[in-house]
Amino acid sequence: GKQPHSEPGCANETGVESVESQNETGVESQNETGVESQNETGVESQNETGVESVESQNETGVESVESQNETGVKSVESQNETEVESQNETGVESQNETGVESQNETGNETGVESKNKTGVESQNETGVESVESQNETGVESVESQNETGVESQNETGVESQNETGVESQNETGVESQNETGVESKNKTGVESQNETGVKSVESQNETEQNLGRRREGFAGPRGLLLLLLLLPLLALADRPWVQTAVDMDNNIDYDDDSDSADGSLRRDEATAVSFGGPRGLVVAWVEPPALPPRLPKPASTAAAIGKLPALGLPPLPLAPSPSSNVTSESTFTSMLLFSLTSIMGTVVFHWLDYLIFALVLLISASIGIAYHRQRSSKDMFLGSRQMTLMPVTFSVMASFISAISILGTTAEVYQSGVQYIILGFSYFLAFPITAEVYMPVLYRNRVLTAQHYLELRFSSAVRTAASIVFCIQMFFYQSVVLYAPAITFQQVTGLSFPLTMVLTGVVCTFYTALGGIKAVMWTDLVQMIIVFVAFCTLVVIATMEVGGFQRVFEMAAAGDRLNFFNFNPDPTVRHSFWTLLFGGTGMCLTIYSANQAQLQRYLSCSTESVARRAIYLQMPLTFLFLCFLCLAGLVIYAFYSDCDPLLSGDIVKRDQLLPALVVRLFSARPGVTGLFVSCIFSASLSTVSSGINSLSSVVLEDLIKPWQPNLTERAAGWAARVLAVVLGLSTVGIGFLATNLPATVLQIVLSLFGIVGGPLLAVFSLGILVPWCNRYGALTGLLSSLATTLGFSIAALIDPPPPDHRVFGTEGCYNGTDASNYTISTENYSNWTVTTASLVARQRPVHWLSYLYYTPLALLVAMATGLAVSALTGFNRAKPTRAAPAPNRKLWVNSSMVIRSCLSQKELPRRPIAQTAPPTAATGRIPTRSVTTLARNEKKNKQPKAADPIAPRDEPIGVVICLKAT
Ligand SMILES: O=C(O)CCCC[C@@H]1SC[C@@H]2NC(=O)N[C@@H]21
Repeated sequence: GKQPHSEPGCANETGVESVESQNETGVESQNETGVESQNETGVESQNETGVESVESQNETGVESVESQNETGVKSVESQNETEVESQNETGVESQNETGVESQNETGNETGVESKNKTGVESQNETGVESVESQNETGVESVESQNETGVESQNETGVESQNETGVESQNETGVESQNETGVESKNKTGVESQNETGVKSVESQNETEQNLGRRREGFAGPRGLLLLLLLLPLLALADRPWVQTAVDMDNNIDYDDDSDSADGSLRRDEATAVSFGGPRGLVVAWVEPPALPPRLPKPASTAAAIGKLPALGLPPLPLAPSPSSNVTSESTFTSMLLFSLTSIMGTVVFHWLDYLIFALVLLISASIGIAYHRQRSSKDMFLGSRQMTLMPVTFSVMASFISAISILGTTAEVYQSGVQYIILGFSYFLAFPITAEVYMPVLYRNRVLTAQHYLELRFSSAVRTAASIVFCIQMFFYQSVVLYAPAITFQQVTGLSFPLTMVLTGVVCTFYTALGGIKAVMWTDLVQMIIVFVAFCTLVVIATMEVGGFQRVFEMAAAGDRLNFFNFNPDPTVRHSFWTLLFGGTGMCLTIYSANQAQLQRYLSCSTESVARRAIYLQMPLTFLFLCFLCLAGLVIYAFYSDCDPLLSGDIVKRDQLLPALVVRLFSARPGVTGLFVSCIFSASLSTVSSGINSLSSVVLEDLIKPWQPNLTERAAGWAARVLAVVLGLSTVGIGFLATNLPATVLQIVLSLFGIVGGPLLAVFSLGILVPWCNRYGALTGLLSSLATTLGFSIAALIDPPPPDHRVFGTEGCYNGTDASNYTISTENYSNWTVTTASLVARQRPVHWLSYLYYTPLALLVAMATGLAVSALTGFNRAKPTRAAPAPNRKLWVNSSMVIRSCLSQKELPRRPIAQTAPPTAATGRIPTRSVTTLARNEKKNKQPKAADPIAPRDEPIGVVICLKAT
């Protein structure tokens, strides 16, 4: 290993860190006299001056924390200058940005306790305690306290050490606290606290701070914003993935004799490479503890979590050394594996896995080749409007189910329980609204892109503004979509992170550029079937491996993961029944009603009815898939309920939970991991290809063509291809920046849909639902809602809400080589949700608004500002025309339920739409011809030729939603 180590004798940047703790008498754990900790390697954590202790309070003092229970109450605490304080001369310190917490004197007795996002916590009656963790050698020592207060080092006696003599703090961080309170937390999140409740986090060395801050402080919308804000800088700055490669190379230095006598990987290195995730992938990589394979859980562990029998799982297979692979295979395979090994670092894939994976790649590429004859931009973007039900159905489904949903949803359920399934209920609101309200308006106006409608309805300025906003949204979305499978691949196959990103990007750029949307939709169909079948099969097998459905649900119940309904109406609760249902509906509408990638699919249908049926058909399938995702999350929990893999260092991001489980369960079974990787890869390919195609369509149709109206169809077809290549490869480039996003990919992306997609939905809604809104109102609505959602997310970035996940298990994590060395008691960790309401010292501020409510917020703001500005500028005086379609007046006239949209055929004249080119293409202006004039003119128009696939049938001008009461 060439990872940074702490040097002997110093505690500080190099990573050693020493926690300390003090008690009433002021002791603390490191001081001049000396605590010190060292392990075999002689490292020791403090120096004479006593260590070090970081601390992080701000001027006002402390910090505040909090915690919350199921009801959403959260207990905060906080101290001010007078109270604070956890540091004294010798000492330590406390909280950090991640929000931890600390209590002051007044809080002690009341028993506060602390939970943080990462979760673990422990406490004993007397209080001292210190967890501690691993050192360089990978040993880890937990420690624990008993009533009399064991513990970990200092004069007063605290101290903790393990067999190897390591002491309580090291890079991975520990923490400790006593009655008076210090406490500390590290990257892995362990923290401890005692009855009196004090706790304070303390911080680790630089790298830990980075990681912790990113993981906790920049979660969700904050992570996204961070990316947005840092983008220009990151583009210029040192790129972390370069460092990653270097780090990995260093660790996979097969020829380095220092690694092992035979040149093979050392055991801890192999573990880190295979399961530790992309080293250096996050800027703040901290050497993961090299845990030995887990042994069967001890009976006591099973008993602690509900008297369930121990599993007796096979030990974690280590990544084989290259040499062992080579000798065990045939010559050809050996050569192949050897070359793959040199690229990939470590091979845990069987040849069967490669075969399955190669087949998936081949299928996608050949569909692209089969459809290479697309000529015009309409072929490329709308499939000549000839698409049929099956490809459209699966493509609508596939376009926004990527590795993000698969990895993110499973991680979400593992962390916070199964309540996320309520999001599925929102499908039954959002999809009918899409099918009956939004889709028909766009379809009937035969627009080329979704934003084209905005020009027809409002103005070219609104179209351009919305197009730019859409491009920003999709660029960032695509980058995360590319990033998600890369972390999986790195974990499962050892395939290097940059290589995976490039491979995914290049493959889908290839077939998208070649075959346009037809290729994209047909590959979507194939890929979605692969995803569905592979994932569901995998979940069922994994469930059996873990002990069956009953066991999974029992474990989930014991771990408080069967929390279906949380009716807390507080809008700042991240996930509740209401945020998931109504916020989820808004979020789904941004995807399915106002996103070019989806609208393009509706527009490519041969008839409106095909589009509608496709939306309804994919609804139960998408819901079913969500159920499987949630079940997979519970299976992960059942497997890891006794030892959270992030806390143990097996993974570095929660998104790696599912891949880690697959490796644990199936790496010895040829074919299964191949199936899983193909599933993740297919899900990502289908989404990225849809994204690339929709981005090129918007750039070409909405941003280039208005300036180049004379572009021939053939030239436009080539431009579409070139754009697909350029945009596809740029997405790969931006994808590398996503490596800096530490929150779960799902929350980042759903936040993005709210922050950026919400305002887009709002402007479409103004056009379709608000007849009085004019172009000024629309532009104002778009920009003001965007400013609002951005403002909320920036505020949440600066002052993040507290974490709300459930307790993670640690009692099964052990250090050492035998199962008897379990030292953390489950009891200490099971009390996470107990909080005292009286300790809630802080009202939840409005900017902690659930990220799922960003879309409803955008709608509200856009409606209010859009209408106000429209009123000030004379409302919308334009009559409905082809170029300026009528909004749905009846929606407001008739307050009955919207059942379905229909054309108000009596009111509007009919004429062949295809023959009336949007005047805006030539003039850039909105025509204001009256309906009467158009009706007169239309009689002179010829009917379109039957052979022209693009030419529509006679259709009425404009669209009016017809409200029918049930
Ligand atoms: O997977 C992604 O790329 C992004 C997340 C998109 C979430 C939507 S919500 C409806 C549908 N169901 C899912 O499970 N994911 C998508």
